[in-house]
Amino acid sequence: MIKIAVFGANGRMGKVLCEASLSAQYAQLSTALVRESNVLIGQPVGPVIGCRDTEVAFASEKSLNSDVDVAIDFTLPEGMKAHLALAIKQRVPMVIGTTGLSDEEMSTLKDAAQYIPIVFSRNYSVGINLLENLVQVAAKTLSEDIDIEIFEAHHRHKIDAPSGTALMIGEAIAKAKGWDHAEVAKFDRSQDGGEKSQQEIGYSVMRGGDIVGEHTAYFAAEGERLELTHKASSRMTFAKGAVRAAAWVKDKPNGLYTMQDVLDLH
Ligand SMILES: NC(=O)C1=CN([C@@H]2O[C@H](COP(=O)(O)OP(=O)(O)OC[C@H]3O[C@@H](n4cnc5c(N)ncnc54)[C@H](OP(=O)(O)O)[C@@H]3O)[C@@H](O)[C@H]2O)C=CC1
Ligand SMILES: O=C(O)C1=N[C@H](C(=O)O)C[C@H](O)C1
Repeated sequence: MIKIAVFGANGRMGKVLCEASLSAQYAQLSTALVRESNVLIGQPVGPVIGCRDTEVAFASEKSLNSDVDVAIDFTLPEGMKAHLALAIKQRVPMVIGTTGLSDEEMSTLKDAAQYIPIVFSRNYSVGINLLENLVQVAAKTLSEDIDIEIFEAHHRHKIDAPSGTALMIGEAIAKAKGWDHAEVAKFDRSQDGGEKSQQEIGYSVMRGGDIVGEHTAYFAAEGERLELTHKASSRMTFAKGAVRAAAWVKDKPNGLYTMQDVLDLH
């Protein structure tokens, strides 16, 4: 039985991660962590997450200790950095799904992996991780006369854009093409004149309502167009993937791993 701590347990993903930890046969929710100032501290988790009976109550994130096997973080970049420091202090492995990380925050995460094993993925669904491989096949196969664009749609509360997943797909395509993603990523065309370059990955973003997460990679040529789409309709998809990653990373050596490693998709 793997003992899981969930950081940001009152968030949209945090609640579903608690539920997924409680319902997995091989896992248990050991502690549901929130910020030190949160009024939920001491309250039972069950009514808040709408889940079956559990003894677990919300606790301060500062109370993380080495009794837990793995800590899961789907919060915001600032929170993730603080949670990494707490996990390193207690030598607790981590599964991280927080997106919108800056280069500096990404290097903090990489440094942390010298001290604890960490799985980091911008999407924990099986479908997206398969899509990451499929777009690379498409990018290599459809090499002539192709325009590549990525579209993503999410709920109105999402803060970062484009989504971490859209960037993950774009980076995979750039790698398959032998391009530097930073050079070919096109986030804004409003100031451009002239035709688009074919050595370019264009991003477009929609925000609205309760969309859980949709991503399409377009490979458009003269006369045909390939569209590879993934639609997530439940946050439980991501949460189940994260709990699976937690079980996988528990006894791994220190280092940075991805969901591709967990799923053995390389
Ligand atoms: N990799 C994946 O598969 C997926 C990743 N995500 C990512 O997960 C993250 C969370 O998304 P979502 O649950 O919708 O967001 P929410 O806004 O619902 O939740 C954010 C949580 O993070 C906590 N938090 C924010 N800042 C801090 C901080 N500085 N210190 C401690 N805790 C903090 C919040 O606590 P408080 O309420 O106190 O502010 C809250 O519990 C996003 O980055 C999103 O992109 C989402 C889905 C799937
Ligand atoms: O914020 C979200 O909701 C999601 N974020 C992740 C991302 O930025 O790609 C994953 C998923 O699409 C949902």
